[in-house]
Parts: sequence; C-alpha cells; structure tokens
Amino acid sequence: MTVIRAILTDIEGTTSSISFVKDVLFPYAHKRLPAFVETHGDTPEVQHWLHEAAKEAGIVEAPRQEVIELLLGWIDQDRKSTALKALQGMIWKDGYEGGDFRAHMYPEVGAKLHAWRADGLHLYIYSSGSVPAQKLFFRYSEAGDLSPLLSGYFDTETGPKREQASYEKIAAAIGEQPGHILFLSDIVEELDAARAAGLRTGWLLRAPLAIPDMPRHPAYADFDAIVL
Ligand SMILES: CSCCC(=O)C(=O)COP(=O)(O)O
Ligand SMILES: [Mg+2]
Repeated sequence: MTVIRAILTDIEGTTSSISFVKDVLFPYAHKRLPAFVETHGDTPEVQHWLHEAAKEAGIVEAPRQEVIELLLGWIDQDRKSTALKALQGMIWKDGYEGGDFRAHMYPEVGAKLHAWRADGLHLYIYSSGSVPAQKLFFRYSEAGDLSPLLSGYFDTETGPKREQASYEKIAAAIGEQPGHILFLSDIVEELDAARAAGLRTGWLLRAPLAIPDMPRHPAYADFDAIVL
C-alpha cells in the first residue's frame, strides 16, 4: 500500500454539512447580494466577477440589475460558477468577521485534521467555494481556527471538480506523486475523476446515508473511520 503524504479534502458534505452551506451561507449571500453589488460594484474585483458572470450567461451587455437577478437565480440553483463563488466569498466575509455564524465542522473533523498534521501529513482543500471563502471557512470554524493546519487551497479556478485534469494540476501544484495523495469527497463523480488522475480516494457517506455493500470507492461514515 502506498504511503499517504497529503490529504486533499472537499468541504460541503465531507468536512461540513450540506445544510450549513444551503441554509445559512446561501440565504445570507442571497439577502445581501443586491446591496453588496450596489456598494462595491465599482471596485475592479467586483466588476471583474460581474463581467465573468455575465459572460458565462452570454449577457455581457445586460444592465447590472439583470446580472444581479441572474446571480440570485444561480444561488437558488446552487450553480458552481466560479464568478458567483468569488462574489459569495466577499459577502460571507462580513458574516464571519461580524460573528453572524461560524462554519460547521462535523464533530471529529477538527481533531482529525490536528492528528493528521501532527503525523506529518500535508492538508489541502479543494472546493467549489472560492479560495478566499475557503480561508474564511476554516479560520472561523466551529472547531476553532483550523487555517494553520492547512498547506493550501484549490477552487474551480484550477478546474472543474469532476475533471481528471483538475486533480493532475493539483498533484503537480502540491508536488507529490498522485498516488501519495488521498482525496476525500461525498460526490462519487469527483472521486472518479481523482482516481483517474491516480489519486487515492475516500468516499464520505455521512449519516443518514448508508455505506453500500460494494462501494465504488473506499467508503467511510466519518473521518475517524479512515485508515491510512
Ligand atoms: C467554502 S465556501 C462554501 C461552500 C460552497 O459554496 C460550495 O459550493 C461547496 O462546494 P464543495 O465543492 O465543497 O462541495
Ligand atoms: Mg462536496
């Protein structure tokens, strides 16, 4: 069995509950997005992402209000748009820093990340959430500030999570052979793509999900069940 030297983990459904993202983060961004665009819409970074969103939808000449409506619809659909995720991250910053919420972590995750790091493993995140949003997520988590444990973050600017090439790029960026990296996710298509790139995989099936008799990937109910 190859030695695992690095762990790359997804967030939603893996370290943290889907309901925290859908019931806390998304409504927070939905409520504040129109005012945020109103107040910050002329800054270069926000302008850039509004333009990218409009381009993605094929409405580059559209008035700003139409782009806002588009983004609100995308939040409702949980569209994994890089532009939307970048804007959401900027909006969530206020929520974390103002103490409106802390990021949910499943109960064993914080201790397990500490243990893996103490064993010398390098820990990385790969999520559809933007890198700045990921940094906030682990800094302001229910398990305390976990950001010092993390060696790096990847988002969909590296590539889509269901494509083999994204994992090849991440392995190269980490500087490890793919076989020494364990990717953890709740989404089987992401795990298939990671395996095709040569990474080891772990499928998180959090309760009430049951582990099938013959899972397509090594399957675990939580991080404590993972044997390296
Ligand atoms: C870290 S930002 C909040 C999560 C988010 O917006 C998201 O889309 C999570 O997707 P994941 O790839 O972590 O399943
Ligand atoms: Mg996920």
